[in-house]
Amino acid sequence: MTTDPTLADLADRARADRSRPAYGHDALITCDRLVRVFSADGVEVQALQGLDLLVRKGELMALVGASGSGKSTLMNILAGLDTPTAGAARVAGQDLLAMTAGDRLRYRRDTVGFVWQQTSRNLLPYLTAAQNVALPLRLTGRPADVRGIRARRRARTERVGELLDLLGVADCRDRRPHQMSGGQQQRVAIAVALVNAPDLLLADEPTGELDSGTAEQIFAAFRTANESLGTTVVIVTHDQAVASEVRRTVAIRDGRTSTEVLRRTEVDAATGREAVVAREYAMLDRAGRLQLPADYTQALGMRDRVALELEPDHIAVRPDDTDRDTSLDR
Ligand SMILES: Nc1ncnc2c1ncn2[C@@H]1O[C@H](COP(=O)(O)OP(=O)(O)OP(=O)(O)O)[C@@H](O)[C@H]1O
Repeated sequence: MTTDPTLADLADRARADRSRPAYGHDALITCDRLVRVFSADGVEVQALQGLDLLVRKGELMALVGASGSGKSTLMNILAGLDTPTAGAARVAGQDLLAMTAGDRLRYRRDTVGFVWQQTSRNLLPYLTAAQNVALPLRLTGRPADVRGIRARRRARTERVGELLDLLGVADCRDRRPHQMSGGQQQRVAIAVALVNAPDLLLADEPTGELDSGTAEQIFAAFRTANESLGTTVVIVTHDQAVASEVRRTVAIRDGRTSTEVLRRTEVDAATGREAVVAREYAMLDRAGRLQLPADYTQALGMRDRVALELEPDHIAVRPDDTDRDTSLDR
């Protein structure tokens, strides 16, 4: 049984709320009730409907979801290419709703790198791999701490060489995109996206145009970027193989984050063998709203209303059986 809170209880609660750290205070990406509405020909489409997402610095994670669920809309916002209609979005301490055109340009140049699905969209066709990777450095006059044109050019060549080497495409340095395979082009594209040392690397279906063997190499390149350079990586993918290789996969449904799968490596105490254990979680928003996976609710015929019971260590959610009870009463 619950009793009504006293005034002193309410004052204590308000004090506790004020001293609690703000939502996402320690995250690299914070999306808080993010909304994006598109209007076309008088019709409104709510692509994002109050999406919450936190991504910690150094994570490598995948975003999945049915076609039209809002993945690309979210990626375009995080890339600084589109602005949300409402809510809050912060990346590396920058407020994506309050940026001037100049802030946005600097954000795209310094904070975030992007790899698109279409290999042709990532690279300039008339430049070699090395020239493509060097371009963002030239446009930003980097490395800024090296004095003298020649010394700077040498430093650039060195950085480009290191990145192509790290991503396993050093042999492509003097080739133009049409002289490389799709997989090589995507690895060079990752080097272009990384060359200005962004905090965040975003990739929208980067393996969509590639066969599974090549897709594996591309995924390995993202893992290398994450592990060797500490870059936070968010990949939108339909590729189940990619989604099952990352530690965290977040599913988007109808413009909201719905469930997420976390994978941990566990060691069997008896055999000493390592195994990856995956567990599915539902998202609980700050108002306490929970979205149950459609396959769970369908399996138990749950609709409109469910029965809840608070147990000492869990909450039971059962199909609504009031109709049956009432018919028994009659
Ligand atoms: N510029 C736009 N104008 C109008 N509607 C848009 C626009 N961009 C996206 N939408 C709509 O917003 C919704 C979400 O689209 P979005 O491209 O983000 O989905 P997605 O999950 O990336 O899909 P896919 O996997 O097919 O790429 C869809 O209903 C789409 O039609």
